Amino acid sequence: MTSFVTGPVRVTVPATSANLGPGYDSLGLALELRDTLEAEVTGTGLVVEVEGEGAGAVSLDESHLVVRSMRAAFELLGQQPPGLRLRCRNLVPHARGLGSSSAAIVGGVVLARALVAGGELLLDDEAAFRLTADLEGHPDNVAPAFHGGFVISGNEAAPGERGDFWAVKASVDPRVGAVVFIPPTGVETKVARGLLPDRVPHADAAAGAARTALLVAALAGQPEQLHRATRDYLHQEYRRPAMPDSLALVDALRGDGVAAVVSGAGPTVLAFTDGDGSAHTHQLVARCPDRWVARHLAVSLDGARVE
Ligand SMILES: Nc1ncnc2c1ncn2[C@@H]1O[C@H](COP(=O)(O)OP(=O)(O)O)[C@@H](O)[C@H]1O
Ligand SMILES: N[C@@H](CCOP(=O)(O)O)C(=O)O
Repeated sequence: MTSFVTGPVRVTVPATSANLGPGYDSLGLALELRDTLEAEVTGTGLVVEVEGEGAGAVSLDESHLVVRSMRAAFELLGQQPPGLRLRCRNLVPHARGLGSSSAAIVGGVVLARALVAGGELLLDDEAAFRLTADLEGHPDNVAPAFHGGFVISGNEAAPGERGDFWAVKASVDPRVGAVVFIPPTGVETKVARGLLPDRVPHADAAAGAARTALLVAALAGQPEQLHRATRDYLHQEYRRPAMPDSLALVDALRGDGVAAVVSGAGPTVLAFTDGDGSAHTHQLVARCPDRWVARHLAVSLDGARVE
């Protein structure tokens, strides 16, 4: 019989940038910008409060993404609570390619587990991570949101078949950071995924494999290789029609030698910094288009944290 802990539990969960150029659906990096979720088991009903990003836009009922993720985790943990109060203070912008939906899913699953006495024994990290990836549908954002840092992820099954998702944390050079350029309007990830073809030329896949492998080495300790390593052949160009200004910024920055990519499914643009000093970061931030927001973010070595 499941028993719930008394009093509120708080979880923070980081933003993430997936793909990082060539690592479509397989590479992701946690960034130090966090949503804070607080929940408490109550006697009856559901109360959801949202502040910050998504306030006034997301639903406040059972269809809320954090609530749905908590429900899925409670199901695996063996029992739904009689009532629930949830408070979200969101800093991760929605539909911008910074992993807000993964933050909501990972935060919800980790929160539900922390609300159950002995939850980590009933749902271990492996099972909890798999649940988050199943809910999101692809593993590359939930993996760093869950584990922190730089994570390589994939699925045991052949493409198009259902299998277990896996994730392996890889090292990231402490000099590596990022400037993100966030546009004023978003593009839903499912729309950006709908622009991709079913098949790509074999030569593009081979070129992408070389860059992806190089990116793992570049992030681990050869940041001078980041520009070469972040060249993508699998998704960015296909998405240009939905985010022409983002691709124009990527082109301009890359033309000037900056390792710039579309963050996740876009439309945010991420430019890697490699410890060249704050002058370099200031110069990058100065490239921010009108009405966009530029932020310098450190890599978050921690994933979701129960606080
Ligand atoms: N913290 C949240 N709480 C509730 N719903 C959320 C939250 N974050 C994201 N969502 C839902 O997910 C959508 C954005 O997801 P998605 O299109 O995958 O973009 P992103 O790149 O930000 O993950 C939002 O429009 C909203 O419906
Ligand atoms: N690999 C996915 C990543 C989506 O990331 P998000 O932050 O935009 O949700 C894709 O490229 O579709």
